[in-house]
Amino acid sequence: MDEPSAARREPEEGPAPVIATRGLTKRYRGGQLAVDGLDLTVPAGSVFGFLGPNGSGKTTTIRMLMGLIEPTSGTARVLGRPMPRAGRAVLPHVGALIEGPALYGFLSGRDNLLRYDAADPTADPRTRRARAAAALDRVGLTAAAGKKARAYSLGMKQRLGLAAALLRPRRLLVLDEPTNGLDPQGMREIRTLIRELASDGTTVLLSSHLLDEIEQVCTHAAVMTQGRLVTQGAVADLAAGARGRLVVTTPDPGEAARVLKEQGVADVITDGDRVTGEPPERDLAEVTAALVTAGVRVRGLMLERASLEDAFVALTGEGFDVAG
Ligand SMILES: Nc1ncnc2c1ncn2[C@@H]1O[C@H](COP(=O)(O)OP(=O)(O)OP(=O)(O)O)[C@@H](O)[C@H]1O
Repeated sequence: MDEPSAARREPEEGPAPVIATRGLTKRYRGGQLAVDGLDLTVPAGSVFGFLGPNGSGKTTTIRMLMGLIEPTSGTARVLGRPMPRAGRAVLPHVGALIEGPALYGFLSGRDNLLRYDAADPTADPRTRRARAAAALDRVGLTAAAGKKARAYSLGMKQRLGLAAALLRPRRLLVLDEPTNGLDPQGMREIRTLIRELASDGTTVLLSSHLLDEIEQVCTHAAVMTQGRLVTQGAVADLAAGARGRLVVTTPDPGEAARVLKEQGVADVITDGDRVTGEPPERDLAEVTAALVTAGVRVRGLMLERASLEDAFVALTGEGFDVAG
């Protein structure tokens, strides 16, 4: 394994990362270790999926990155500057949508945006309406701009939250579970929007517990479990790095599992008449022969293609809650 060194930058790494944390750790007052020694690197221009089951520490990490809470130890740099210390300089370049947008239901979408804009001391009031109109247009809410926010669907509310994050040009967008609670159509709309934003060169950090979401929109990903980073890198490499599963279908699963283990198959899991495991180094013909010699009745033996999900489950040792 290549140990990344702080002192040495590989030539292929390109421009400085937009987010870089070293040993970032958060222990809450109650003693809960929510984030444990995180070394996260988000390359410039990436759509970076921050993936992990509920409670794995994603929101806590994002809150530290945004300077909303202090780390217990370690460092976080955003746009090359230390957080939370450089918050005043950094945050104007960062649009964030964390835990759903805070909206006034009795105000129209447009008026909500005007309020957001007015809360930004650096925003010129003379161009406020134009900024709000442009942001509404960006997220496809122009037609609904005069409608009260409480009449918006959840997807429209999320889009309005994104519009608020887009009131000024941003170098980084941080979106915490932006599709949470949305129906498939709403999810598609948000994903399309994220792709559009990224195509302009904005770096996007997108937290999600949905694997297919990451696979669909992200160029890079990091996987968290129980406060620790399991892996990070280009999505294509993560999926390619995972090996498929060997799947044996048999009416004799117990005996098959035993033989597979003997044959050097790791992580053998029995589920009904399906016995799966990591494909061994040796020729599958030998594995098949061993099964047959042991009297295992084999209905099928195949290699299933690895999905990103396989990679992540293999890495985290746990399944993903995909209930949305
Ligand atoms: N304010 C807090 N005080 C104490 N513990 C907390 C606090 N916020 C979060 N935690 C705990 O820290 C751990 C990580 O939570 P966090 O919200 O960062 O995870 P997450 O990956 O974002 O999950 P989710 O998607 O459910 O928000 C959890 O065990 C959670 O219960």
